[in-house]
Amino acid sequence: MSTIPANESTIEWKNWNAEIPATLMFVVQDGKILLIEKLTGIGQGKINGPGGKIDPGENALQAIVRECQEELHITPHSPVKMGELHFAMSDIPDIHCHVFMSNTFDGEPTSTREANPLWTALDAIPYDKMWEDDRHWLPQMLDGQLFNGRFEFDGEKVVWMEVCFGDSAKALWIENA
Ligand SMILES: COc1nc(N)nc2c1ncn2[C@H]1C[C@H](O)[C@@H](COP(=O)(O)OP(=O)(O)OP(=O)(O)O)O1
Repeated sequence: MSTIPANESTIEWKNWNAEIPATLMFVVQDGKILLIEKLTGIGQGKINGPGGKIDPGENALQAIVRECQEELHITPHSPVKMGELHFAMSDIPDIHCHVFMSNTFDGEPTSTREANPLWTALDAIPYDKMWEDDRHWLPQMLDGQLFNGRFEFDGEKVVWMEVCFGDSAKALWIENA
């Protein structure tokens, strides 16, 4: 488990519930990861994986497939859930995010109103242009580790975090979609 900083979180995590259920997808193929430049929504202007909010009546898997189709015109094959992220935010509603990986997909990654695709070498992921939490779980996820992360943000800065990896992380997931 990794935590920063040494101080306690101001969040009462036991009773914490996010307002926004969301998803992220990381497609990895031939030593590259398919990222996006996000053009709309939460995190506009940042580099991230494709993804977005879960619509009413959808589960996380259905949502991530739909978001990849909408944002990049691709359909990932057999997405595998790798982690859950819990974001307590200071200035926007709190977010609970399901993170998936896939190695194959149908379609050609295409720029849309919502995103520009960015095939990126695995050793050149631009963490400085991504949400600050990503550097604390994405490298381990790319090594095949399941994870569960809780992050408290002040604006765009992480002020507290706790990230677990492996089977003990999966036991903390709220949903096993
Ligand atoms: C706070 O830290 C975050 N880190 C990371 N890595 N990703 C995040 C963070 N906060 C939000 N996200 C991701 C989760 C989702 O994929 C998107 C947010 O969803 P978005 O606002 O893009 O939702 P859409 O349904 O696509 O957009 P509309 O509601 O505008 O249709 O960001």
